[in-house]
Amino acid sequence: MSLRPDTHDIDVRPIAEAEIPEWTRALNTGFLRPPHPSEAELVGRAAYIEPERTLGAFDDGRCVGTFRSFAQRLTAVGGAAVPADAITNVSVTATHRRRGLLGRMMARDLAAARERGDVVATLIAAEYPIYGRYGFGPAARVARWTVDVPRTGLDRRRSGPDDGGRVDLVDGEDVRKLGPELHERLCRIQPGAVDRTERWWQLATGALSTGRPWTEPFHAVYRAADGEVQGLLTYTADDHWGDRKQPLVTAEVKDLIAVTPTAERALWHYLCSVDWVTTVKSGGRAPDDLLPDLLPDPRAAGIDMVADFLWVRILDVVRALEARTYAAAGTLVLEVADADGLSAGRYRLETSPDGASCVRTTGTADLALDVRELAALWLGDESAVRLAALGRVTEARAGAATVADALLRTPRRPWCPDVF
Ligand SMILES: CC(=O)SCCNC(=O)CCNC(=O)[C@H](O)C(C)(C)COP(=O)(O)OP(=O)(O)OC[C@H]1O[C@@H](n2cnc3c(N)ncnc32)[C@H](O)[C@@H]1OP(=O)(O)O
Repeated sequence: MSLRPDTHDIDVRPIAEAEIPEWTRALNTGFLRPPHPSEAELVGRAAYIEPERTLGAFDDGRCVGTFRSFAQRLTAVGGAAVPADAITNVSVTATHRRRGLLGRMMARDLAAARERGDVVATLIAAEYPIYGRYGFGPAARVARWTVDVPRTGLDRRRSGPDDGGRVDLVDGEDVRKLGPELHERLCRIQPGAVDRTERWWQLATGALSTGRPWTEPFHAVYRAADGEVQGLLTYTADDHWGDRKQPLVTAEVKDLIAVTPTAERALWHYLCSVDWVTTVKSGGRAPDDLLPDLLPDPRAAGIDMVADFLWVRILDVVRALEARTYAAAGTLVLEVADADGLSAGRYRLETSPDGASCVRTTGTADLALDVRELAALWLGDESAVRLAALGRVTEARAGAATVADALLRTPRRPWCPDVF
Protein backbone atom coordinates (compact mmCIF):
# COMPACT_ATOMS: atom_id res chain seq x y z
CA MET A 1 0.00 0.00 0.00
CA SER A 2 1.32 3.46 -0.91
CA LEU A 3 1.91 5.77 2.03
CA ARG A 4 1.09 8.77 -0.19
CA PRO A 5 -2.63 9.30 -0.42
CA ASP A 6 -4.08 9.08 -3.91
CA THR A 7 -5.90 12.39 -4.17
CA HIS A 8 -8.50 10.95 -6.47
CA ASP A 9 -9.82 9.02 -3.49
CA ILE A 10 -10.23 12.39 -1.82
CA ASP A 11 -13.61 13.90 -2.10
CA VAL A 12 -13.60 17.56 -3.23
CA ARG A 13 -17.07 19.03 -2.70
CA PRO A 14 -19.08 21.85 -1.15
CA ILE A 15 -19.37 21.43 2.60
CA ALA A 16 -22.57 20.97 4.57
CA GLU A 17 -23.41 23.52 7.27
CA ALA A 18 -22.69 20.91 9.95
CA GLU A 19 -19.13 20.58 8.59
CA ILE A 20 -18.18 24.22 9.28
CA PRO A 21 -16.31 23.30 12.54
CA GLU A 22 -14.29 20.54 10.83
CA TRP A 23 -13.61 22.77 7.80
CA THR A 24 -12.50 25.63 10.10
CA ARG A 25 -10.18 23.27 11.96
CA ALA A 26 -8.56 22.32 8.63
CA LEU A 27 -8.28 25.99 7.60
CA ASN A 28 -6.64 26.94 10.90
CA THR A 29 -4.24 24.01 10.53
CA GLY A 30 -3.29 25.06 6.98
CA PHE A 31 -2.74 28.65 8.13
CA LEU A 32 -0.67 27.45 11.12
CA ARG A 33 -3.11 28.84 13.68
CA PRO A 34 -4.25 26.88 16.76
CA PRO A 35 -6.44 24.30 15.00
CA HIS A 36 -9.60 24.10 17.02
CA PRO A 37 -11.88 27.12 16.56
CA SER A 38 -13.42 28.86 19.53
CA GLU A 39 -17.19 28.98 19.87
CA ALA A 40 -17.06 32.70 19.00
CA GLU A 41 -15.11 32.00 15.79
CA LEU A 42 -17.64 29.36 14.74
CA VAL A 43 -20.61 31.62 15.44
CA GLY A 44 -18.90 34.35 13.40
CA ARG A 45 -18.15 32.05 10.47
CA ALA A 46 -21.60 30.47 10.41
CA ALA A 47 -23.05 33.96 9.88
CA TYR A 48 -21.34 34.57 6.53
CA ILE A 49 -20.10 31.26 5.13
CA GLU A 50 -22.11 30.11 2.11
CA PRO A 51 -21.73 26.32 2.21
CA GLU A 52 -22.50 25.97 -1.51
CA ARG A 53 -19.46 28.19 -2.31
CA THR A 54 -17.25 26.66 0.40
CA LEU A 55 -15.25 23.67 -0.80
CA GLY A 56 -13.62 21.06 1.35
CA ALA A 57 -11.30 18.19 0.40
CA PHE A 58 -12.13 15.19 2.58
CA ASP A 59 -9.83 12.22 3.14
CA ASP A 60 -11.79 9.48 4.82
CA GLY A 61 -14.05 12.07 6.47
CA ARG A 62 -11.24 14.35 7.67
CA CYS A 63 -11.04 17.75 6.01
CA VAL A 64 -7.58 18.30 4.44
CA GLY A 65 -8.31 21.13 2.02
CA THR A 66 -10.32 24.37 2.22
CA PHE A 67 -11.43 26.90 -0.39
CA ARG A 68 -14.13 29.55 -0.26
CA SER A 69 -15.49 32.11 -2.67
CA PHE A 70 -18.05 34.88 -2.41
CA ALA A 71 -19.68 37.50 -4.62
CA GLN A 72 -17.70 40.72 -4.92
CA ARG A 73 -17.81 43.91 -6.98
CA LEU A 74 -14.48 45.11 -8.34
CA THR A 75 -14.03 48.62 -9.71
CA ALA A 76 -12.67 48.65 -13.25
CA VAL A 77 -10.85 51.58 -14.86
CA GLY A 78 -13.43 54.35 -15.28
CA GLY A 79 -15.46 53.40 -12.20
CA ALA A 80 -17.83 50.63 -13.35
CA ALA A 81 -18.14 47.69 -10.96
CA VAL A 82 -17.75 44.21 -12.45
CA PRO A 83 -19.05 41.06 -10.76
CA ALA A 84 -16.11 39.15 -9.31
CA ASP A 85 -15.62 35.71 -7.79
CA ALA A 86 -13.55 36.54 -4.69
CA ILE A 87 -11.46 33.59 -3.53
CA THR A 88 -10.17 33.20 0.01
CA ASN A 89 -9.42 30.70 2.79
CA VAL A 90 -7.35 28.48 0.47
CA SER A 91 -5.39 25.80 2.26
CA VAL A 92 -4.24 22.22 1.90
CA THR A 93 -3.00 20.38 4.98
CA ALA A 94 0.78 19.82 4.91
CA THR A 95 0.37 16.03 4.70
CA HIS A 96 -1.62 16.38 1.47
CA ARG A 97 0.21 19.20 -0.34
CA ARG A 98 1.58 19.22 -3.90
CA ARG A 99 -0.77 16.50 -5.12
CA GLY A 100 -3.19 18.62 -7.04
CA LEU A 101 -5.87 19.31 -4.41
CA LEU A 102 -5.73 23.07 -4.90
CA GLY A 103 -5.90 22.52 -8.64
CA ARG A 104 -9.09 20.48 -8.25
CA MET A 105 -10.76 23.04 -5.95
CA MET A 106 -9.74 25.95 -8.17
CA ALA A 107 -10.98 24.31 -11.38
CA ARG A 108 -14.34 23.62 -9.80
CA ASP A 109 -14.75 27.15 -8.44
CA LEU A 110 -13.64 28.95 -11.61
CA ALA A 111 -15.97 26.84 -13.77
CA ALA A 112 -18.88 27.75 -11.47
CA ALA A 113 -17.90 31.44 -11.54
CA ARG A 114 -17.82 31.47 -15.31
CA GLU A 115 -21.15 29.69 -15.45
CA ARG A 116 -22.62 32.29 -13.06
CA GLY A 117 -21.43 35.13 -15.31
CA ASP A 118 -18.67 36.57 -13.15
CA VAL A 119 -16.33 38.71 -15.26
CA VAL A 120 -13.21 38.10 -13.15
CA ALA A 121 -11.97 36.13 -10.15
CA THR A 122 -9.90 37.90 -7.51
CA LEU A 123 -7.69 36.98 -4.57
CA ILE A 124 -4.88 38.20 -2.33
CA ALA A 125 -2.04 35.69 -2.72
CA ALA A 126 -0.16 34.37 0.33
CA GLU A 127 2.82 33.55 -1.89
CA TYR A 128 3.72 34.78 -5.37
CA PRO A 129 4.22 31.43 -7.15
CA ILE A 130 0.85 29.86 -6.31
CA TYR A 131 -1.79 31.37 -8.61
CA GLY A 132 -0.21 32.28 -11.98
CA ARG A 133 -0.75 28.71 -13.15
CA TYR A 134 -4.50 29.21 -12.77
CA GLY A 135 -4.52 32.33 -14.99
CA PHE A 136 -4.27 34.95 -12.23
CA GLY A 137 -1.98 37.94 -12.71
CA PRO A 138 -0.84 40.55 -10.18
CA ALA A 139 -3.08 43.50 -11.10
CA ALA A 140 -2.72 46.00 -8.24
CA ARG A 141 0.32 46.43 -6.02
CA VAL A 142 0.61 47.58 -2.44
CA ALA A 143 3.10 49.91 -0.76
CA ARG A 144 3.65 50.64 2.93
CA TRP A 145 5.48 53.63 4.40
CA THR A 146 6.80 54.47 7.84
CA VAL A 147 6.77 58.19 8.55
CA ASP A 148 9.37 59.67 10.89
CA VAL A 149 7.05 62.35 12.20
CA PRO A 150 9.60 64.82 13.68
CA ARG A 151 11.32 64.93 10.27
CA THR A 152 8.21 65.72 8.23
CA GLY A 153 8.62 69.47 8.57
CA LEU A 154 4.94 69.80 9.49
CA ASP A 155 4.11 72.43 12.10
CA ARG A 156 1.90 70.77 14.71
CA ARG A 157 0.42 74.15 15.58
CA ARG A 158 -0.82 74.67 12.03
CA SER A 159 -1.77 71.16 11.04
CA GLY A 160 -5.52 71.62 10.62
CA PRO A 161 -7.17 71.98 7.21
CA ASP A 162 -6.72 75.47 5.77
CA ASP A 163 -9.53 75.14 3.23
CA GLY A 164 -12.52 75.67 5.49
CA GLY A 165 -12.89 71.92 6.07
CA ARG A 166 -12.52 70.22 9.43
CA VAL A 167 -11.37 66.97 11.00
CA ASP A 168 -13.48 65.46 13.78
CA LEU A 169 -13.06 62.35 15.87
CA VAL A 170 -16.13 60.10 15.75
CA ASP A 171 -17.26 56.80 17.27
CA GLY A 172 -17.66 53.41 15.63
CA GLU A 173 -21.39 53.94 15.46
CA ASP A 174 -20.88 57.10 13.37
CA VAL A 175 -18.48 55.21 11.13
CA ARG A 176 -21.13 52.57 10.48
CA LYS A 177 -23.46 55.36 9.37
CA LEU A 178 -21.01 57.50 7.35
CA GLY A 179 -18.56 54.90 6.10
CA PRO A 180 -20.60 52.83 3.63
CA GLU A 181 -21.76 55.81 1.56
CA LEU A 182 -18.28 57.35 1.51
CA HIS A 183 -16.81 54.02 0.49
CA GLU A 184 -19.31 53.63 -2.34
CA ARG A 185 -18.19 57.01 -3.64
CA LEU A 186 -14.59 55.87 -3.41
CA CYS A 187 -15.41 52.72 -5.40
CA ARG A 188 -16.80 54.85 -8.22
CA ILE A 189 -13.42 56.57 -8.68
CA GLN A 190 -10.87 53.99 -7.52
CA PRO A 191 -9.95 51.16 -9.91
CA GLY A 192 -9.02 48.06 -7.91
CA ALA A 193 -11.34 48.85 -4.98
CA VAL A 194 -13.75 46.13 -3.88
CA ASP A 195 -17.12 46.50 -2.19
CA ARG A 196 -17.48 46.32 1.58
CA THR A 197 -20.34 44.50 3.24
CA GLU A 198 -22.22 45.57 6.35
CA ARG A 199 -20.26 42.87 8.14
CA TRP A 200 -16.99 44.53 7.07
CA TRP A 201 -18.04 47.77 8.79
CA GLN A 202 -19.20 45.91 11.87
CA LEU A 203 -15.85 44.10 12.19
CA ALA A 204 -13.91 47.33 11.59
CA THR A 205 -15.77 49.08 14.38
CA GLY A 206 -15.97 46.25 16.92
CA ALA A 207 -19.72 45.71 16.54
CA LEU A 208 -18.92 42.12 15.53
CA SER A 209 -16.17 39.93 16.91
CA THR A 210 -13.88 37.65 14.94
CA GLY A 211 -13.22 35.74 18.14
CA ARG A 212 -9.69 37.21 18.23
CA PRO A 213 -8.54 40.01 20.56
CA TRP A 214 -9.86 43.46 19.56
CA THR A 215 -8.37 46.89 20.20
CA GLU A 216 -10.77 49.77 19.76
CA PRO A 217 -9.28 52.18 17.19
CA PHE A 218 -9.72 55.95 16.76
CA HIS A 219 -11.80 57.23 13.88
CA ALA A 220 -11.47 60.68 12.30
CA VAL A 221 -13.58 62.13 9.48
CA TYR A 222 -12.79 65.01 7.19
CA ARG A 223 -15.71 67.26 6.25
CA ALA A 224 -15.41 69.87 3.50
CA ALA A 225 -16.49 73.47 4.14
CA ASP A 226 -20.05 72.59 3.05
CA GLY A 227 -20.20 69.72 5.56
CA GLU A 228 -19.81 66.90 3.06
CA VAL A 229 -17.89 63.91 4.43
CA GLN A 230 -14.94 63.34 2.09
CA GLY A 231 -12.54 61.20 4.07
CA LEU A 232 -12.32 58.69 6.89
CA LEU A 233 -9.30 57.60 8.89
CA THR A 234 -9.14 54.70 11.34
CA TYR A 235 -5.95 54.22 13.37
CA THR A 236 -4.57 52.66 16.51
CA ALA A 237 -1.73 53.89 18.71
CA ASP A 238 0.68 51.97 20.93
CA ASP A 239 1.68 53.39 24.29
CA HIS A 240 5.42 53.40 23.88
CA TRP A 241 7.59 55.77 25.92
CA GLY A 242 11.37 56.16 25.89
CA ASP A 243 13.69 55.78 28.89
CA ARG A 244 13.86 59.55 29.39
CA LYS A 245 10.10 59.86 29.65
CA GLN A 246 9.78 60.98 26.03
CA PRO A 247 6.71 59.80 24.10
CA LEU A 248 7.62 57.48 21.21
CA VAL A 249 4.16 56.46 20.09
CA THR A 250 3.52 54.68 16.80
CA ALA A 251 0.18 55.32 15.15
CA GLU A 252 -0.88 52.65 12.69
CA VAL A 253 -3.40 53.33 9.95
CA LYS A 254 -6.06 50.64 9.67
CA ASP A 255 -8.05 52.43 6.99
CA LEU A 256 -7.71 55.78 5.24
CA ILE A 257 -10.14 56.43 2.41
CA ALA A 258 -10.79 59.77 0.79
CA VAL A 259 -12.69 60.94 -2.27
CA THR A 260 -10.73 64.18 -2.73
CA PRO A 261 -7.00 64.94 -2.49
CA THR A 262 -7.89 67.71 -0.01
CA ALA A 263 -9.42 65.18 2.36
CA GLU A 264 -6.47 62.83 1.93
CA ARG A 265 -4.03 65.62 2.74
CA ALA A 266 -6.02 66.80 5.76
CA LEU A 267 -6.16 63.30 7.27
CA TRP A 268 -2.44 62.56 6.81
CA HIS A 269 -1.54 65.97 8.25
CA TYR A 270 -3.89 65.39 11.16
CA LEU A 271 -2.32 62.03 12.01
CA CYS A 272 1.24 63.34 11.69
CA SER A 273 0.36 66.12 14.11
CA VAL A 274 -1.13 64.16 17.00
CA ASP A 275 0.90 64.86 20.14
CA TRP A 276 3.09 61.95 21.35
CA VAL A 277 3.01 60.32 17.88
CA THR A 278 6.56 60.08 16.53
CA THR A 279 6.01 57.31 13.98
CA VAL A 280 3.14 56.73 11.56
CA LYS A 281 2.70 53.39 9.77
CA SER A 282 0.71 53.96 6.61
CA GLY A 283 -0.93 50.58 6.14
CA GLY A 284 -1.36 49.30 2.57
CA ARG A 285 -1.52 52.05 -0.06
CA ALA A 286 -1.10 52.31 -3.85
CA PRO A 287 2.56 52.60 -4.87
CA ASP A 288 1.88 56.13 -6.18
CA ASP A 289 0.04 57.25 -3.03
CA LEU A 290 0.29 60.97 -2.34
CA LEU A 291 1.56 60.46 1.21
CA PRO A 292 5.31 61.19 0.87
CA ASP A 293 4.76 64.28 -1.23
CA LEU A 294 2.11 65.66 1.10
CA LEU A 295 4.89 66.16 3.63
CA PRO A 296 7.18 69.19 3.49
CA ASP A 297 10.07 66.73 3.63
CA PRO A 298 9.07 63.64 1.62
CA ARG A 299 12.16 61.77 2.86
CA ALA A 300 10.47 61.52 6.24
CA ALA A 301 8.32 58.79 4.66
CA GLY A 302 10.49 55.73 4.14
CA ILE A 303 9.10 52.95 2.02
CA ASP A 304 8.96 49.62 3.86
CA MET A 305 7.55 47.41 1.15
CA VAL A 306 6.16 47.33 -2.36
CA ALA A 307 4.68 44.04 -3.50
CA ASP A 308 1.99 42.36 -5.56
CA PHE A 309 -1.37 42.49 -3.80
CA LEU A 310 -4.62 42.02 -5.73
CA TRP A 311 -4.49 39.16 -8.23
CA VAL A 312 -7.10 39.06 -10.99
CA ARG A 313 -8.15 36.23 -13.28
CA ILE A 314 -10.13 37.32 -16.32
CA LEU A 315 -13.01 34.94 -16.94
CA ASP A 316 -14.79 36.89 -19.67
CA VAL A 317 -12.46 38.93 -21.88
CA VAL A 318 -15.22 40.66 -23.85
CA ARG A 319 -17.12 41.93 -20.82
CA ALA A 320 -13.94 42.82 -18.92
CA LEU A 321 -12.58 44.94 -21.77
CA GLU A 322 -15.95 46.55 -22.49
CA ALA A 323 -16.51 47.40 -18.81
CA ARG A 324 -13.57 49.77 -18.58
CA THR A 325 -12.87 53.15 -20.12
CA TYR A 326 -9.97 54.18 -22.34
CA ALA A 327 -8.15 57.47 -22.66
CA ALA A 328 -7.68 57.27 -26.41
CA ALA A 329 -9.25 55.95 -29.59
CA GLY A 330 -7.58 52.95 -31.18
CA THR A 331 -7.76 49.34 -32.26
CA LEU A 332 -5.88 46.37 -30.93
CA VAL A 333 -6.19 42.67 -31.76
CA LEU A 334 -5.16 40.52 -28.80
CA GLU A 335 -4.26 36.84 -29.03
CA VAL A 336 -5.01 35.60 -25.52
CA ALA A 337 -3.60 32.26 -24.35
CA ASP A 338 -5.27 30.51 -21.42
CA ALA A 339 -4.06 27.07 -20.36
CA ASP A 340 -7.45 26.32 -18.78
CA GLY A 341 -9.27 27.34 -21.95
CA LEU A 342 -11.67 29.65 -20.11
CA SER A 343 -10.72 32.87 -21.92
CA ALA A 344 -8.48 31.80 -24.79
CA GLY A 345 -9.07 33.37 -28.19
CA ARG A 346 -8.39 36.32 -30.47
CA TYR A 347 -10.20 39.53 -29.62
CA ARG A 348 -10.53 42.82 -31.47
CA LEU A 349 -10.73 45.78 -29.09
CA GLU A 350 -11.88 49.13 -30.43
CA THR A 351 -11.66 52.01 -28.02
CA SER A 352 -12.64 55.62 -27.90
CA PRO A 353 -13.09 58.03 -25.02
CA ASP A 354 -16.86 57.40 -25.38
CA GLY A 355 -16.79 53.62 -24.98
CA ALA A 356 -15.29 50.41 -26.27
CA SER A 357 -16.30 47.31 -28.14
CA CYS A 358 -14.63 43.94 -27.98
CA VAL A 359 -15.46 41.01 -30.26
CA ARG A 360 -13.90 37.71 -31.15
CA THR A 361 -12.11 37.93 -34.48
CA THR A 362 -10.17 35.90 -36.99
CA GLY A 363 -8.19 38.99 -38.03
CA THR A 364 -4.42 39.27 -37.66
CA ALA A 365 -3.22 39.62 -34.06
CA ASP A 366 -1.24 42.67 -32.91
CA LEU A 367 -0.19 41.41 -29.49
CA ALA A 368 0.02 37.88 -28.07
CA LEU A 369 -0.16 37.41 -24.32
CA ASP A 370 -1.33 35.09 -21.58
CA VAL A 371 -4.54 35.81 -19.70
CA ARG A 372 -2.30 36.48 -16.62
CA GLU A 373 -0.69 39.47 -18.29
CA LEU A 374 -4.03 40.70 -19.58
CA ALA A 375 -5.21 41.08 -15.96
CA ALA A 376 -2.39 43.49 -15.10
CA LEU A 377 -2.93 45.48 -18.31
CA TRP A 378 -6.71 45.51 -17.78
CA LEU A 379 -6.54 47.26 -14.42
CA GLY A 380 -4.13 49.83 -15.86
CA ASP A 381 -1.13 49.09 -13.65
CA GLU A 382 1.28 47.39 -16.02
CA SER A 383 2.98 48.54 -19.19
CA ALA A 384 2.78 46.33 -22.28
CA VAL A 385 6.15 47.73 -23.40
CA ARG A 386 7.65 46.59 -20.10
CA LEU A 387 6.01 43.16 -20.40
CA ALA A 388 7.38 42.86 -23.96
CA ALA A 389 10.86 43.60 -22.59
CA LEU A 390 10.32 40.79 -20.08
CA GLY A 391 9.25 38.44 -22.88
CA ARG A 392 5.77 38.08 -21.41
CA VAL A 393 3.90 39.68 -24.28
CA THR A 394 4.88 39.34 -27.91
CA GLU A 395 4.41 42.01 -30.52
CA ALA A 396 2.97 40.38 -33.64
CA ARG A 397 2.95 43.87 -35.17
CA ALA A 398 5.85 46.24 -34.45
CA GLY A 399 4.81 49.00 -32.06
CA ALA A 400 1.69 47.16 -30.82
CA ALA A 401 2.87 47.31 -27.19
CA THR A 402 3.18 51.09 -27.41
CA VAL A 403 -0.35 51.27 -28.81
CA ALA A 404 -1.57 49.01 -25.97
CA ASP A 405 -0.02 51.34 -23.40
CA ALA A 406 -1.62 54.41 -24.98
CA LEU A 407 -5.03 52.73 -24.73
CA LEU A 408 -4.84 50.72 -21.51
CA ARG A 409 -2.54 52.49 -19.04
CA THR A 410 -3.94 54.91 -16.51
CA PRO A 411 -2.40 58.08 -15.06
CA ARG A 412 -2.87 56.81 -11.47
CA ARG A 413 -2.25 53.25 -10.35
CA PRO A 414 -5.04 50.94 -9.17
CA TRP A 415 -5.41 50.33 -5.45
CA CYS A 416 -7.25 47.69 -3.47
CA PRO A 417 -7.64 49.02 0.09
CA ASP A 418 -8.91 45.74 1.53
CA VAL A 419 -7.55 42.33 2.44
CA PHE A 420 -10.13 39.58 1.89
C1 LIG B 1 -6.29 33.32 -1.51
C2 LIG B 1 -5.65 32.64 -0.32
O1 LIG B 1 -6.32 32.07 0.50
S1 LIG B 1 -3.95 32.67 -0.19
C3 LIG B 1 -3.54 31.40 1.00
C4 LIG B 1 -2.92 30.19 0.34
N1 LIG B 1 -2.64 29.20 1.37
C5 LIG B 1 -1.45 29.04 1.96
O2 LIG B 1 -0.47 29.67 1.59
C6 LIG B 1 -1.40 28.07 3.11
C7 LIG B 1 -0.18 27.15 3.00
N2 LIG B 1 -0.12 26.43 1.70
C8 LIG B 1 -1.06 25.55 1.34
O3 LIG B 1 -2.03 25.30 2.05
C9 LIG B 1 -0.88 24.81 0.01
O4 LIG B 1 0.47 24.65 -0.26
C10 LIG B 1 -1.53 25.53 -1.19
C11 LIG B 1 -3.00 25.72 -0.93
C12 LIG B 1 -0.88 26.89 -1.44
C13 LIG B 1 -1.30 24.67 -2.45
O5 LIG B 1 -2.05 23.47 -2.32
P1 LIG B 1 -1.60 22.14 -3.06
O6 LIG B 1 -2.72 21.19 -3.01
O7 LIG B 1 -0.30 21.74 -2.55
O8 LIG B 1 -1.45 22.64 -4.56
P2 LIG B 1 -1.45 21.72 -5.84
O9 LIG B 1 -0.86 20.38 -5.51
O10 LIG B 1 -2.77 21.73 -6.52
O11 LIG B 1 -0.38 22.55 -6.66
C14 LIG B 1 -0.48 22.84 -7.98
C15 LIG B 1 0.85 23.36 -8.42
O12 LIG B 1 1.19 24.55 -7.71
C16 LIG B 1 2.46 24.42 -7.09
N3 LIG B 1 2.41 25.12 -5.82
C17 LIG B 1 1.44 25.02 -4.92
N4 LIG B 1 1.73 25.81 -3.86
C18 LIG B 1 2.89 26.39 -4.13
C19 LIG B 1 3.72 27.30 -3.42
N5 LIG B 1 3.38 27.75 -2.21
N6 LIG B 1 4.87 27.70 -3.99
C20 LIG B 1 5.22 27.23 -5.21
N7 LIG B 1 4.48 26.36 -5.94
C21 LIG B 1 3.33 25.95 -5.38
C22 LIG B 1 2.62 22.93 -6.94
O13 LIG B 1 3.98 22.57 -6.85
C23 LIG B 1 1.98 22.40 -8.19
O14 LIG B 1 2.85 22.57 -9.26
P3 LIG B 1 3.12 21.37 -10.30
O15 LIG B 1 1.76 21.00 -10.83
O16 LIG B 1 4.02 22.01 -11.30
O17 LIG B 1 3.75 20.31 -9.47
